[in-house]
Amino acid sequence: MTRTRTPVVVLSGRLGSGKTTLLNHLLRAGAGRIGVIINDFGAINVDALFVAGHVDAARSIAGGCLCCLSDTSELDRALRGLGALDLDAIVVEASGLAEPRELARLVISSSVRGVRFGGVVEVIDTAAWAEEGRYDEPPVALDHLRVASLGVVHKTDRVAPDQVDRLEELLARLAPPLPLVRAEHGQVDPELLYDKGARGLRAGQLSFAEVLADVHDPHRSHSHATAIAVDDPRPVDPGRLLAWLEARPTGVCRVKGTTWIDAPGHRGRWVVQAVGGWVAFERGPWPRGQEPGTRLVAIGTDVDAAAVEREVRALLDDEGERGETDVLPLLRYLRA
Ligand SMILES: Nc1nc2c(ncn2[C@@H]2O[C@H](COP(=O)(O)OP(=O)(O)OP(=O)(O)O)[C@@H](O)[C@H]2O)c(=O)[nH]1
Repeated sequence: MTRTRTPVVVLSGRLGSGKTTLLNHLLRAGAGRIGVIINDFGAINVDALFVAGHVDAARSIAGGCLCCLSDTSELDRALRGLGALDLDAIVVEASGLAEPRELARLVISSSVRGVRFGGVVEVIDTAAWAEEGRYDEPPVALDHLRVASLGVVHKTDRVAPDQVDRLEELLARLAPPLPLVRAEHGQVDPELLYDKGARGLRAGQLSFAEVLADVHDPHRSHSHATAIAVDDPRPVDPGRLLAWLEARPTGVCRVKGTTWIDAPGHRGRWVVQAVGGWVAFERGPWPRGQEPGTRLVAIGTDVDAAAVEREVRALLDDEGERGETDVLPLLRYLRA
Protein backbone atom coordinates (compact mmCIF):
# COMPACT_ATOMS: atom_id res chain seq x y z
CA MET A 1 0.00 0.00 0.00
CA THR A 2 1.34 3.44 -0.87
CA ARG A 3 1.70 5.63 2.15
CA THR A 4 0.13 9.05 1.57
CA ARG A 5 2.34 12.01 2.22
CA THR A 6 1.77 13.93 5.44
CA PRO A 7 0.30 17.42 4.89
CA VAL A 8 2.31 20.28 6.37
CA VAL A 9 -0.05 23.06 7.42
CA VAL A 10 1.39 26.50 8.18
CA LEU A 11 -0.36 28.47 10.93
CA SER A 12 0.20 32.13 10.29
CA GLY A 13 -1.20 35.27 11.89
CA ARG A 14 0.02 38.43 13.51
CA LEU A 15 1.50 38.59 16.98
CA GLY A 16 -0.96 37.39 19.57
CA SER A 17 -3.72 36.49 17.08
CA GLY A 18 -4.17 33.08 18.71
CA LYS A 19 -2.01 30.61 16.78
CA THR A 20 -0.82 28.71 19.87
CA THR A 21 -4.39 28.63 21.18
CA LEU A 22 -5.60 27.11 17.90
CA LEU A 23 -2.75 24.62 17.89
CA ASN A 24 -3.60 23.57 21.43
CA HIS A 25 -7.21 23.07 20.38
CA LEU A 26 -6.11 20.78 17.55
CA LEU A 27 -3.95 18.78 19.91
CA ARG A 28 -6.65 18.48 22.55
CA ALA A 29 -9.32 17.60 19.99
CA GLY A 30 -7.43 14.36 19.45
CA ALA A 31 -7.91 14.55 15.68
CA GLY A 32 -5.21 12.15 14.57
CA ARG A 33 -1.50 12.09 15.26
CA ILE A 34 -0.06 15.54 14.88
CA GLY A 35 3.51 16.67 14.72
CA VAL A 36 4.29 20.30 15.43
CA ILE A 37 7.09 22.64 14.54
CA ILE A 38 7.07 25.80 16.59
CA ASN A 39 9.05 28.80 15.47
CA ASP A 40 9.19 31.50 18.06
CA PHE A 41 10.96 34.75 17.69
CA GLY A 42 12.65 35.15 21.03
CA ALA A 43 15.56 33.24 22.46
CA ILE A 44 13.08 31.48 24.77
CA ASN A 45 10.48 29.54 22.81
CA VAL A 46 7.55 30.58 24.99
CA ASP A 47 5.04 29.06 22.56
CA ALA A 48 6.65 25.65 22.96
CA LEU A 49 6.14 25.98 26.72
CA PHE A 50 2.45 26.74 26.17
CA VAL A 51 1.66 23.87 23.84
CA ALA A 52 -0.45 21.11 25.36
CA GLY A 53 1.16 17.84 26.31
CA HIS A 54 -0.82 15.78 23.79
CA VAL A 55 1.57 16.30 20.94
CA ASP A 56 2.92 13.19 19.27
CA ALA A 57 6.12 14.77 18.06
CA ALA A 58 7.47 18.28 18.35
CA ARG A 59 10.38 20.28 17.06
CA SER A 60 11.14 23.78 18.15
CA ILE A 61 13.02 26.43 16.22
CA ALA A 62 13.72 29.51 18.34
CA GLY A 63 15.77 32.62 17.84
CA GLY A 64 14.34 34.15 14.67
CA CYS A 65 11.58 33.90 12.08
CA LEU A 66 12.01 30.80 9.95
CA CYS A 67 11.81 32.97 6.89
CA CYS A 68 14.69 35.14 8.10
CA LEU A 69 17.04 32.52 9.46
CA SER A 70 20.23 32.47 7.46
CA ASP A 71 20.16 28.69 7.44
CA THR A 72 16.96 27.85 5.57
CA SER A 73 17.57 24.14 6.01
CA GLU A 74 16.35 24.40 9.62
CA LEU A 75 12.79 23.70 8.52
CA ASP A 76 13.94 20.79 6.35
CA ARG A 77 15.78 19.30 9.28
CA ALA A 78 12.69 19.56 11.47
CA LEU A 79 10.48 18.13 8.71
CA ARG A 80 12.88 15.26 8.12
CA GLY A 81 12.71 14.35 11.78
CA LEU A 82 8.91 14.35 11.74
CA GLY A 83 8.38 13.09 8.17
CA ALA A 84 9.70 9.68 9.12
CA LEU A 85 6.94 9.26 11.70
CA ASP A 86 3.50 8.04 10.84
CA LEU A 87 1.64 11.30 11.40
CA ASP A 88 -1.70 12.55 10.05
CA ALA A 89 -0.51 16.13 9.83
CA ILE A 90 2.39 18.39 10.69
CA VAL A 91 1.48 21.88 11.85
CA VAL A 92 4.08 24.61 11.62
CA GLU A 93 3.31 27.45 13.99
CA ALA A 94 5.04 30.45 12.50
CA SER A 95 6.25 33.31 14.64
CA GLY A 96 3.85 36.25 14.54
CA LEU A 97 6.29 38.07 12.27
CA ALA A 98 6.93 35.43 9.65
CA GLU A 99 5.96 35.87 6.02
CA PRO A 100 3.51 33.09 5.16
CA ARG A 101 4.42 33.20 1.49
CA GLU A 102 8.05 32.55 2.34
CA LEU A 103 7.10 29.69 4.65
CA ALA A 104 4.84 28.20 1.99
CA ARG A 105 7.75 28.42 -0.44
CA LEU A 106 10.04 26.63 2.00
CA VAL A 107 7.53 23.81 2.46
CA ILE A 108 6.63 23.50 -1.24
CA SER A 109 10.27 23.35 -2.27
CA SER A 110 11.31 21.05 0.55
CA SER A 111 13.13 17.95 -0.62
CA VAL A 112 12.01 15.98 2.41
CA ARG A 113 10.23 12.81 1.40
CA GLY A 114 6.92 11.83 2.89
CA VAL A 115 5.54 15.34 3.34
CA ARG A 116 3.52 17.70 1.17
CA PHE A 117 2.36 21.30 1.48
CA GLY A 118 -1.01 21.36 3.22
CA GLY A 119 -1.89 25.05 2.99
CA VAL A 120 -1.61 28.22 5.03
CA VAL A 121 -4.17 28.99 7.71
CA GLU A 122 -4.25 32.71 8.50
CA VAL A 123 -5.46 33.45 12.02
CA ILE A 124 -7.09 36.88 11.98
CA ASP A 125 -7.35 38.83 15.23
CA THR A 126 -10.82 40.37 15.01
CA ALA A 127 -10.40 42.04 18.42
CA ALA A 128 -7.16 43.82 17.43
CA TRP A 129 -8.72 44.94 14.13
CA ALA A 130 -11.76 46.37 15.94
CA GLU A 131 -9.57 48.00 18.60
CA GLU A 132 -7.51 49.76 15.93
CA GLY A 133 -10.74 51.08 14.41
CA ARG A 134 -9.51 51.30 10.82
CA TYR A 135 -12.51 49.50 9.46
CA ASP A 136 -11.67 49.86 5.77
CA GLU A 137 -8.18 48.49 6.14
CA PRO A 138 -7.38 44.79 6.03
CA PRO A 139 -6.49 43.18 9.35
CA VAL A 140 -3.36 41.63 7.82
CA ALA A 141 -1.31 42.25 4.69
CA LEU A 142 -3.20 41.43 1.51
CA ASP A 143 -0.43 39.09 0.46
CA HIS A 144 -1.11 36.96 3.54
CA LEU A 145 -4.74 36.64 2.52
CA ARG A 146 -3.78 35.70 -1.03
CA VAL A 147 -1.46 32.93 0.14
CA ALA A 148 -3.94 31.54 2.65
CA SER A 149 -6.19 28.58 2.01
CA LEU A 150 -8.34 29.30 5.08
CA GLY A 151 -8.93 32.42 7.15
CA VAL A 152 -9.88 31.99 10.80
CA VAL A 153 -11.86 35.01 11.97
CA HIS A 154 -10.66 34.69 15.53
CA LYS A 155 -11.50 36.10 18.99
CA THR A 156 -15.09 36.78 17.95
CA ASP A 157 -16.08 36.69 21.63
CA ARG A 158 -14.28 39.99 22.17
CA VAL A 159 -16.23 42.04 19.62
CA ALA A 160 -19.85 42.82 18.78
CA PRO A 161 -21.41 40.50 16.17
CA ASP A 162 -21.90 43.37 13.69
CA GLN A 163 -18.15 44.02 13.76
CA VAL A 164 -17.50 40.39 12.89
CA ASP A 165 -19.93 40.73 9.97
CA ARG A 166 -18.19 43.90 8.89
CA LEU A 167 -14.78 42.25 8.93
CA GLU A 168 -16.04 39.29 6.96
CA GLU A 169 -17.57 41.61 4.34
CA LEU A 170 -14.26 43.42 4.05
CA LEU A 171 -12.34 40.14 3.68
CA ALA A 172 -14.82 38.95 1.06
CA ARG A 173 -14.16 42.15 -0.91
CA LEU A 174 -10.40 42.06 -0.54
CA ALA A 175 -9.67 38.38 -0.97
CA PRO A 176 -12.59 36.68 -2.63
CA PRO A 177 -13.37 33.91 -2.04
CA LEU A 178 -11.04 33.02 0.82
CA PRO A 179 -12.95 30.49 2.91
CA LEU A 180 -13.55 31.94 6.35
CA VAL A 181 -14.42 30.30 9.60
CA ARG A 182 -15.31 32.10 12.82
CA ALA A 183 -13.70 30.87 16.00
CA GLU A 184 -13.31 31.57 19.68
CA HIS A 185 -10.36 30.24 21.60
CA GLY A 186 -9.04 28.33 18.61
CA GLN A 187 -12.06 26.07 18.32
CA VAL A 188 -11.80 25.20 14.66
CA ASP A 189 -12.83 21.84 13.28
CA PRO A 190 -9.51 20.04 12.52
CA GLU A 191 -11.05 18.62 9.34
CA LEU A 192 -10.97 22.11 7.88
CA LEU A 193 -7.22 22.24 8.26
CA TYR A 194 -5.90 18.90 7.20
CA ASP A 195 -7.77 18.54 3.94
CA LYS A 196 -6.86 21.85 2.45
CA GLY A 197 -3.79 20.75 0.50
CA ALA A 198 -5.73 18.03 -1.25
CA ARG A 199 -8.46 20.35 -2.49
CA GLY A 200 -6.41 22.43 -4.84
CA LEU A 201 -6.47 26.18 -5.21
CA ARG A 202 -9.40 28.51 -4.79
CA ALA A 203 -9.81 31.31 -7.31
CA GLY A 204 -7.54 34.22 -6.48
CA GLN A 205 -5.16 32.14 -4.40
CA LEU A 206 -1.52 32.21 -5.42
CA SER A 207 -0.51 29.08 -7.28
CA PHE A 208 2.54 27.07 -6.22
CA ALA A 209 4.33 28.47 -9.26
CA GLU A 210 3.53 32.02 -8.21
CA VAL A 211 4.65 31.39 -4.67
CA LEU A 212 7.90 29.88 -5.90
CA ALA A 213 8.55 32.29 -8.75
CA ASP A 214 8.28 35.47 -6.80
CA VAL A 215 11.67 35.48 -5.20
CA HIS A 216 11.55 38.27 -2.73
CA ASP A 217 13.65 39.35 0.14
CA PRO A 218 11.89 38.35 3.32
CA HIS A 219 14.03 40.77 5.28
CA ARG A 220 12.36 43.63 3.43
CA SER A 221 8.89 42.21 3.64
CA HIS A 222 8.28 42.37 7.34
CA SER A 223 9.16 44.96 9.85
CA HIS A 224 12.21 44.23 11.86
CA ALA A 225 11.14 43.39 15.30
CA THR A 226 13.26 42.70 18.30
CA ALA A 227 12.54 40.08 20.93
CA ILE A 228 13.91 40.66 24.39
CA ALA A 229 13.98 37.53 26.52
CA VAL A 230 14.62 37.33 30.24
CA ASP A 231 14.92 33.98 31.99
CA ASP A 232 15.60 34.25 35.70
CA PRO A 233 15.02 31.99 38.73
CA ARG A 234 13.63 34.87 40.84
CA PRO A 235 9.96 35.79 41.33
CA VAL A 236 8.55 39.10 40.10
CA ASP A 237 7.27 42.04 42.07
CA PRO A 238 3.52 41.91 41.17
CA GLY A 239 2.96 45.67 41.51
CA ARG A 240 5.92 46.60 39.35
CA LEU A 241 4.97 43.95 36.78
CA LEU A 242 1.46 45.31 36.38
CA ALA A 243 2.59 48.94 36.22
CA TRP A 244 5.08 48.00 33.50
CA LEU A 245 2.52 46.00 31.50
CA GLU A 246 0.01 48.86 31.67
CA ALA A 247 2.53 51.43 30.47
CA ARG A 248 4.82 49.41 28.26
CA PRO A 249 7.72 51.12 26.52
CA THR A 250 6.80 52.56 23.12
CA GLY A 251 7.03 49.95 20.40
CA VAL A 252 6.57 46.89 22.63
CA CYS A 253 3.41 45.33 21.19
CA ARG A 254 3.55 41.82 22.61
CA VAL A 255 4.58 40.37 25.97
CA LYS A 256 4.24 36.73 26.90
CA GLY A 257 5.71 34.25 29.26
CA THR A 258 5.47 32.84 32.72
CA THR A 259 6.17 34.66 35.93
CA TRP A 260 6.63 33.40 39.45
CA ILE A 261 4.66 35.17 42.13
CA ASP A 262 5.66 34.47 45.70
CA ALA A 263 2.85 35.74 47.94
CA PRO A 264 0.55 33.89 50.35
CA GLY A 265 -2.66 32.71 48.70
CA HIS A 266 -1.36 33.52 45.22
CA ARG A 267 1.96 31.70 45.16
CA GLY A 268 2.85 29.98 41.92
CA ARG A 269 3.06 30.25 38.16
CA TRP A 270 1.25 33.14 36.51
CA VAL A 271 1.14 33.11 32.73
CA VAL A 272 1.20 36.63 31.27
CA GLN A 273 -0.22 37.59 27.89
CA ALA A 274 -0.34 41.10 26.50
CA VAL A 275 -1.37 41.96 22.96
CA GLY A 276 -1.67 45.63 22.03
CA GLY A 277 -3.51 47.30 24.91
CA TRP A 278 -4.90 44.03 26.26
CA VAL A 279 -3.42 42.21 29.29
CA ALA A 280 -4.37 38.87 30.85
CA PHE A 281 -3.05 36.54 33.51
CA GLU A 282 -3.75 32.87 33.97
CA ARG A 283 -2.70 30.80 36.96
CA GLY A 284 -1.55 27.25 36.74
CA PRO A 285 0.82 24.67 38.15
CA TRP A 286 4.43 24.45 37.07
CA PRO A 287 4.79 21.81 34.39
CA ARG A 288 6.54 18.73 35.69
CA GLY A 289 10.28 19.17 35.67
CA GLN A 290 10.13 22.96 35.36
CA GLU A 291 11.71 24.96 38.17
CA PRO A 292 9.86 28.08 39.35
CA GLY A 293 11.17 31.22 37.73
CA THR A 294 10.32 34.09 35.44
CA ARG A 295 10.58 33.65 31.68
CA LEU A 296 9.34 36.67 29.77
CA VAL A 297 9.60 37.72 26.15
CA ALA A 298 8.80 41.26 25.00
CA ILE A 299 8.52 41.85 21.26
CA GLY A 300 8.47 45.18 19.50
CA THR A 301 9.68 47.30 16.66
CA ASP A 302 12.00 50.27 17.00
CA VAL A 303 12.67 49.48 20.62
CA ASP A 304 15.77 50.11 22.65
CA ALA A 305 16.43 46.46 23.50
CA ALA A 306 18.95 47.16 26.25
CA ALA A 307 16.57 49.60 27.95
CA VAL A 308 13.63 47.17 27.70
CA GLU A 309 15.75 44.36 29.13
CA ARG A 310 16.77 46.61 32.04
CA GLU A 311 13.10 47.40 32.67
CA VAL A 312 12.11 43.73 32.61
CA ARG A 313 14.96 42.79 34.93
CA ALA A 314 13.84 45.53 37.29
CA LEU A 315 10.55 43.62 37.71
CA LEU A 316 12.41 40.77 39.38
CA ASP A 317 12.06 40.70 43.10
CA ASP A 318 14.98 40.57 45.45
CA GLU A 319 13.00 41.40 48.53
CA GLY A 320 11.58 37.96 49.24
CA GLU A 321 7.99 37.04 49.92
CA ARG A 322 5.30 39.62 49.14
CA GLY A 323 2.10 40.32 51.02
CA GLU A 324 -1.26 39.08 49.75
CA THR A 325 -2.41 42.64 49.05
CA ASP A 326 0.47 43.20 46.62
CA VAL A 327 -1.25 40.78 44.24
CA LEU A 328 -4.75 42.28 44.41
CA PRO A 329 -4.32 44.71 41.48
CA LEU A 330 -3.49 41.76 39.20
CA LEU A 331 -6.72 39.95 39.99
CA ARG A 332 -8.84 42.12 37.72
CA TYR A 333 -6.82 40.78 34.77
CA LEU A 334 -7.04 37.18 35.93
CA ARG A 335 -8.86 34.78 33.66
CA ALA A 336 -10.50 31.68 35.03
N1 LIG B 1 -10.89 36.40 24.33
C1 LIG B 1 -10.16 35.60 23.56
N2 LIG B 1 -8.85 35.45 23.80
C2 LIG B 1 -8.14 34.64 23.00
C3 LIG B 1 -8.74 33.92 21.94
N3 LIG B 1 -7.78 33.21 21.31
C4 LIG B 1 -6.63 33.45 21.97
N4 LIG B 1 -6.84 34.31 22.99
C5 LIG B 1 -5.84 34.83 23.93
O1 LIG B 1 -4.95 35.69 23.21
C6 LIG B 1 -3.65 35.61 23.75
C7 LIG B 1 -2.65 35.31 22.65
O2 LIG B 1 -2.94 34.01 22.15
P1 LIG B 1 -1.81 33.06 21.55
O3 LIG B 1 -2.48 31.80 21.14
O4 LIG B 1 -0.65 32.98 22.47
O5 LIG B 1 -1.39 33.93 20.27
P2 LIG B 1 -0.20 33.63 19.24
O6 LIG B 1 -0.70 34.03 17.91
O7 LIG B 1 0.28 32.22 19.39
O8 LIG B 1 0.91 34.64 19.77
P3 LIG B 1 2.41 34.85 19.16
O9 LIG B 1 3.02 33.47 19.05
O10 LIG B 1 3.12 35.69 20.18
O11 LIG B 1 2.26 35.53 17.86
C8 LIG B 1 -3.71 34.51 24.82
O12 LIG B 1 -3.86 35.11 26.08
C9 LIG B 1 -4.94 33.73 24.46
O13 LIG B 1 -5.53 33.08 25.57
C10 LIG B 1 -10.16 34.08 21.71
O14 LIG B 1 -10.76 33.54 20.79
N5 LIG B 1 -10.80 34.94 22.55
